[in-house]
Amino acid sequence: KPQFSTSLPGFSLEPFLKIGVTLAILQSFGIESHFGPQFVVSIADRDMVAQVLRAEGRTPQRANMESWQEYRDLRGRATGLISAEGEQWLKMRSVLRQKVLKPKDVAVFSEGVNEVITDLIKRIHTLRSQEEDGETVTNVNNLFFKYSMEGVATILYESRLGCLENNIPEKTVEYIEALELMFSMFKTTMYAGAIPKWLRPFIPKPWREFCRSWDGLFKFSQIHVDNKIKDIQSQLDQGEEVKGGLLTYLLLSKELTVEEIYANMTEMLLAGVDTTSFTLSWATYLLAKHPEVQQSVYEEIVNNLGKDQVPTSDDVPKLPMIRGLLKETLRLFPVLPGNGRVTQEDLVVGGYLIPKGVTLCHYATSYEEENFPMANDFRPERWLRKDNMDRVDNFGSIPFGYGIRSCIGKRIAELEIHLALIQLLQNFEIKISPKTKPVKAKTHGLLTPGDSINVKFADRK
Ligand code: HEM
Repeated sequence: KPQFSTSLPGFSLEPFLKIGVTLAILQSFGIESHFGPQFVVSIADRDMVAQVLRAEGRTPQRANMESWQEYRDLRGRATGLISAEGEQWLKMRSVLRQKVLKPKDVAVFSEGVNEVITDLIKRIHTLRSQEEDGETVTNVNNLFFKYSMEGVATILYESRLGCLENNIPEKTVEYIEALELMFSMFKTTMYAGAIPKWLRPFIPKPWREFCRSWDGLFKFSQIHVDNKIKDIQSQLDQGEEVKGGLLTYLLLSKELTVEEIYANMTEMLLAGVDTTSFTLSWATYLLAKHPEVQQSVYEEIVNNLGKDQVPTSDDVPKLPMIRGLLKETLRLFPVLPGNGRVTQEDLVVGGYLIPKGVTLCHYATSYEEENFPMANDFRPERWLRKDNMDRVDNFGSIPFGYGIRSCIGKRIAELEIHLALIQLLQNFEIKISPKTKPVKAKTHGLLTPGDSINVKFADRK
């Protein structure tokens, strides 16, 4: 019965480990475990991760999605990109990838995202004025949750929710509360699928909550999609030319059914809020803790963009430190610390026969000294080497996954995070405050800040 322990902050594999791990697999960083009834081999060695991902066919299959599928069958709902498999997934991926997968596709969202950032900055002014020192903002996690939700909704629904307003409209308050509840319930209920069906009559709560949170998520998206359908119809009725973004395109092109659009909007909203907000929270925390790094990122902004110029996506390539900052934040705190695959065939990896279920533990991989010297240190400049910056095939850190089934929202997330960080640094010096506590990461499916992050946003002189 081998023991396994890791010094990664807040990360422990022990609960997942089971007796029967073979020594050979353990020696090569692969670990056998069970997720409920499922048998899984975990791989963290960079070259083996690369081998698994490079062997993927045309429709890679994500592991542990049975409970998502079961909910959709129960309610007669369609699957979205995260939960779909096979040809159904390929069809939707081909439609959506044309609209959001390249930096130039998302460049059109810069203006909308910048409007949300203006509100974010106003909100920071309001929040810090409520503190004694006039500078500290407590629980930036909550602030960035609202920013991320507003940002992604602007892109997905082409409408504003008002999450960052001082007096949030009552209806939006209900939505935010419902969504916060749903996201928090979702985390605790994501293991619903790990509980065998025969146990549900005895432990009914996780499955019931799981369905309830999905009901809420679908309802929320449906309201916004239906509003857009009404808008488009009234424009058509008045003989106007209909122009719009992603949702308008999807509704007009009819490449996806309306049910598929509901499902994809629901799953993209789910995938696009916590991921972006945790990453921004960590980036802010790391900048406050490392003023020397912050100074060099700030100087790069001032020298290449100026103190006041509002950035667009075209400016980001001029600011390699901002890109390095995001990459380094995600290396240290990848929101999805692991990633499951059901491989199409049994694979021989590193000389061992690996059966179909595989978990790729990129959180562990990204702390390997061999891949990243002084791996525990926060060093955005390590990404400045030209060969490092754009190498998605550098399997040492793949926070967005790799290949045809990787994150479809990567460019959206980058846009929202890069533009927000640039403007935050143009406006504020982010500093530790007496209220800043040491914050470790914790995992419950996602890797999240284990405590509230409190930092000062001091005016730039
Ligand atoms: C920092 C932010 C984000 C991170 C770190 C992240 C990470 C990931 C990862 C690791 C995957 C799994 C990839 C794989 O299986 O190989 C994924 C999938 C996905 N992400 Fe993201 N994500 C982020 C933001 C977003 C945003 C903003 C959206 C939507 C607007 C989004 C939508 C999706 C979708 C739909 C999938 C499923 C893709 C498919 O199966 O074809 N993500 N993401």
